[in-house]
Amino acid sequence: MSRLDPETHQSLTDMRELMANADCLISQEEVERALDRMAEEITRDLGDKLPVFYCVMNGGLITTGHLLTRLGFPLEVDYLHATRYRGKTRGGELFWRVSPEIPMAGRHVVIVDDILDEGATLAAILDYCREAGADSVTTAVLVDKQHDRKAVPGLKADYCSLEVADRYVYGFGMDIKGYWRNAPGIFAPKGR
Ligand SMILES: O=P(O)(O)OC[C@H]1O[C@H](OP(=O)(O)OP(=O)(O)O)[C@H](O)[C@@H]1O
Ligand code: HPA
Repeated sequence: MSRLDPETHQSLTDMRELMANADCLISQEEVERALDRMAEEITRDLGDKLPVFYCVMNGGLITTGHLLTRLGFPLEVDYLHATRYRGKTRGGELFWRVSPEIPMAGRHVVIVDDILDEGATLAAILDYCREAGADSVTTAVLVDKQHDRKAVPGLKADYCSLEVADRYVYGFGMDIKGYWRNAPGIFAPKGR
């Protein structure tokens, strides 16, 4: 048996229990269908525009990967890392860890992320893209959390067909205390 310090071991037990008792809000099959729809819409709108897709790390990683393999047209891929939760369940100030490398000027830009919660992250990224001179900016987000605390009232992603209730969710790229981004669906801790 490997030697784990008690803190790590406790955390392993907690994380396993959390998953064993989670509520599944959206199944993997539903996520897959939503990604199929998103891919069809994006293909219709951007299939002949040589767009650049920017994955918002870390949460956008899984959605970006699953989405891109559904797109049968030429495109470029880059990433940026802007974070405001940093392992916590409440968002704070936005911290830009990594800026994108492929220039946005004159390009059709697609921002891909996992969740639109309060929207401060997406709003700041949209400002960045416009200032960078993108020809068009569209947003593809896996899931929109339902509440009235959006940073910009009425803020919506251009492509998004899943909604979740106002609970802290995880899976399919979204973390809980840094873990379970790998969960194959969208979950919430039981009763919370
Ligand atoms: O709509 P908002 O309230 O701004 O929250 C949404 C953002 O929060 C999460 O990122 P996080 O800051 O947790 O960074 P991470 O992706 O590296 O975990 C998520 O991936 C979104 O980018
Ligand atoms: O509910 C959430 N879960 C995971 N990451 C998040 N980032 C914003 N909201 C959430």
